[in-house]
Amino acid sequence: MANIIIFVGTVMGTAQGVAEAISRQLIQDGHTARVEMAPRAMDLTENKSAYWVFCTSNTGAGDLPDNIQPFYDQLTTAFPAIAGQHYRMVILGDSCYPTFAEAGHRLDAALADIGAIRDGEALVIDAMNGDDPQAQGLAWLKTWAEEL
Ligand SMILES: Cc1cc2nc3c(=O)[nH]c(=O)nc-3n(C[C@H](O)[C@H](O)[C@H](O)COP(=O)(O)O)c2cc1C
Repeated sequence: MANIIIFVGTVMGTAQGVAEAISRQLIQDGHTARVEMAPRAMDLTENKSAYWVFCTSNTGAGDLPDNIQPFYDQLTTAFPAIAGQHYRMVILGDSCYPTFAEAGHRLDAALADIGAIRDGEALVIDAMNGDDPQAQGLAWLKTWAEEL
């Protein structure tokens, strides 16, 4: 059984809802899981044995939410030693914005720049398509949960 930490970036709580739905399902499946609403680079270096999931929305014009921006700043200035660590990525956005999902992709790129390895494609949840974000997150989880 695995230990999963889901790092959240959110303004209005949608990404938090997706993260909590995924966390609940993982716990139901027998794993240990928790949602981190105030991510810090230290959470990564201190939890290298955990499996990491990032779940962030976009705000402004392709910006990260305020609660995860300091984490991004730490990644890109302090370069925590996380090379070779695996993670998965969920990005919530809205394709009516020209900056669709850009901040999430920027966070993904920052992790890759310091050597972390994304497993699979990022799940991009588009508010425009109207499907329930939590249901989309849970369907995505099903595609890889058995690998844990
Ligand atoms: C003020 C505002 C700005 C936004 N800017 C973007 C953006 O630049 N790119 C994007 O893909 N989505 C953008 N969105 C859409 C949100 O990312 C999307 O609705 C998401 O589901 C919100 O998740 P949250 O409740 O976790 O913050 C914006 C939404 C708001 C309200």
